[in-house]
Amino acid sequence: MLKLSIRDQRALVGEAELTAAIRDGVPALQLAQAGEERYADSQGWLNVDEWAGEEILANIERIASHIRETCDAFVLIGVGGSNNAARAVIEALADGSGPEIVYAGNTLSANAMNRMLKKLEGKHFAIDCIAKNFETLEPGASFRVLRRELAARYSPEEAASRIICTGTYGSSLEELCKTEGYTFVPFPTNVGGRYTAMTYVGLLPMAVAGIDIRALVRGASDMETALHTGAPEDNLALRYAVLRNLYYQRGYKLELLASFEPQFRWFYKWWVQLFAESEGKDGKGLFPVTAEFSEELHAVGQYIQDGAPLMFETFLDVEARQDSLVVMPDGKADYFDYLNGKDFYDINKAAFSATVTAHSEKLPCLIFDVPALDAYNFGQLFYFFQFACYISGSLLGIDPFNQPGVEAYKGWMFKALGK
Ligand SMILES: O=P(O)(O)OC[C@H]1O[C@H](O)[C@H](O)[C@@H](O)[C@@H]1O
Repeated sequence: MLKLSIRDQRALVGEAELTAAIRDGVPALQLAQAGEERYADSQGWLNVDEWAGEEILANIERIASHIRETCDAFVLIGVGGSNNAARAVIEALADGSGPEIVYAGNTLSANAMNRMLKKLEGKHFAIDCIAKNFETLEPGASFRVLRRELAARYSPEEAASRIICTGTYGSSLEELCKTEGYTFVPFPTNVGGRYTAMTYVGLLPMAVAGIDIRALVRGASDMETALHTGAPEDNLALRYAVLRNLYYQRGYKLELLASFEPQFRWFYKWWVQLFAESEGKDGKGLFPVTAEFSEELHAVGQYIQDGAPLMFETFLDVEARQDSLVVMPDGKADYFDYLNGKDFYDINKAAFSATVTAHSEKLPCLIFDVPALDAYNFGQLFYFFQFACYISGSLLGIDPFNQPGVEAYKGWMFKALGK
């Protein structure tokens, strides 16, 4: 199970203050546990079973295994919440046994689009257009390009059989599926994009890539149970939500999520969207940023240690020794003999401990102990951060489920494009 510890040599928030703030946060926890009427159209993720029950998982596995048998490549068309969770897990864990996963619908760059199409040359492929409202420009434009690509290569029936759409019931996307004979699976109307990891949106592409989605869902369910039971003072999501709000009140305006495992690279994107869209509103909110250590210690490390005190840091520290590579001597005088016989696992851990010691002299450091980097723990992390984000947003006094600010640029863009 995920654990949380604090390293802060200046003890910015004392034990008594934290205990009192957690006590004050109990009503927010209880509201989140019960679910709130005012957010009824956004809480389909609270009970993992609602969109990841047996029937749905079996259907996902059936569709995925057909794609795995008939395709060399699979194109995930989606942006933001319609892409980030699946990509986070696929890029971290996929073993390459399934079709190559290609991403589209997340860019308007002609260069990136052409590179994407190039990856499909000479390959049999299928596409999944994932779009909640099917008005977003990037997935809509990519879907059209890829439909034409399929039509150029296959008979109309074969092309249609290679198209899946993940859309809401009653949407124009569902209508298109009915008319054209594409496979349709539901994008939950009661789950916002960034909360859809454990629904068709996240799970279908993961299953195509060979991820153990049952383990992922089990991890999420176990986390759901843990966060919905037990004493509030032991509730990890409440503790984390309270801490980040206390730091915010003390003037820290950024939360830096960091890890020494580059496998988290795409998970960062998911996490950034979750917190940025959920909390950045009404002139408030911590700005979520990320850093991939140890590499970025040699870049932003300087700023973290000595720059303006803008941020506190949250680490994801993976406990399990899942890989091993020992540094052996080669008889050359390179002055790295102090590494002889040492495993990269231990070298990486030494760098992590040293970093926390140095950074915690200047800023508060929160450390999540992640037992292992596998599907089960990704499930735990998804549910944990979603639930914590809900509580954190409530403590901040904003609606954690809408994103009205995103519309501002869209109005101007659609005007420019003559929509
Ligand atoms: O699935 P879609 O409706 O295309 O939405 C994809 C994404 O784009 C929007 O602009 C929203 O800001 C995101 O919350 C959403 O996840």
